[in-house]
Amino acid sequence: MSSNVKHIILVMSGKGGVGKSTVSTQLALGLVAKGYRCGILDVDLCGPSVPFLLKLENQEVHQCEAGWVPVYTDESKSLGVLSIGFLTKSRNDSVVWRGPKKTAFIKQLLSDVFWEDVDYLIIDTPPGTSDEHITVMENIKEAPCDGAILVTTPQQIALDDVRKELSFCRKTGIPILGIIENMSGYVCPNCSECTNLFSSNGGKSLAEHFQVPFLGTVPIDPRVSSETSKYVGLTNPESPMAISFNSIVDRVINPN
Ligand SMILES: Nc1ncnc2c1ncn2[C@@H]1O[C@H](COP(=O)(O)OP(=O)(O)OP(=O)(O)O)[C@@H](O)[C@H]1O
Ligand code: SF4
Repeated sequence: MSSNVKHIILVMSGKGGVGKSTVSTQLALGLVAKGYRCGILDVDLCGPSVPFLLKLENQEVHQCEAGWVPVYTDESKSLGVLSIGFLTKSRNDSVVWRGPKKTAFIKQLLSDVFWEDVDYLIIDTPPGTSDEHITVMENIKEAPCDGAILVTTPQQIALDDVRKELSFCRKTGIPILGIIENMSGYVCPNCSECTNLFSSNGGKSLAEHFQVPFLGTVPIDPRVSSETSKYVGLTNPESPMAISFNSIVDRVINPN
């Protein structure tokens, strides 16, 4: 890992589709909005969605003497992204690799990217707990890893899967920065009333039970899909989603 990275945060989820990549990108954009320089390393080899979410599809990764150069979202280089999505032909191309090839590639992603003075590097990991996670954990031991954020949704099955993530983090010695409950209630686009579609407070109860921080809830907001390339806190500052993310970003910057 490049010595220019000050903080590393892993974003994990027990199952796919709960919004892990959305949280990773919004977190990075939120940190950038507060003046930090960030990077996102998308190691979700089978479903790299960060280039799509940041509208960076079809960009190419270049190499310099120091390693792979991330794709930057703007000229000021405040947010750099490295994802296998830049190396496959299309978003729908699947990576069919055996374990050793995946492990070698992840090691390369962790060691060969030239990050330029990054305050926060967000690592978007695959869903579940897999060999890829073990490879990441083993290869950031010497790096300044703050810990993992676990993303879940309110449904019982997603909450059950988060228990496995918690136990995985504890076994591998990764500190848990906290739990985020995404898609927690639906915000009506007309009157902004938030309706809980599933059970509520599951993420918070889980955090209390395991004595880890609860970072907050994020509601379902239909506008997020079309606006994810921008920080919701800047596009709709009054929206419930923006309010949620602003306080989550603050808790990540000031964990105590
Ligand atoms: N709070 C939200 N409100 C509305 N849509 C959301 C929200 N969070 C995520 N989504 C949408 O849900 C879909 C899945 O989100 P995302 O890709 O972030 O999940 P993921 O957990 O990273 O999935 P995978 O691990 O399978 O890649 C996306 O279309 C995203 O725009
Ligand atoms: S939440 Fe309010 S605006 Fe939205 S559908 Fe219900 S009553 Fe109508």
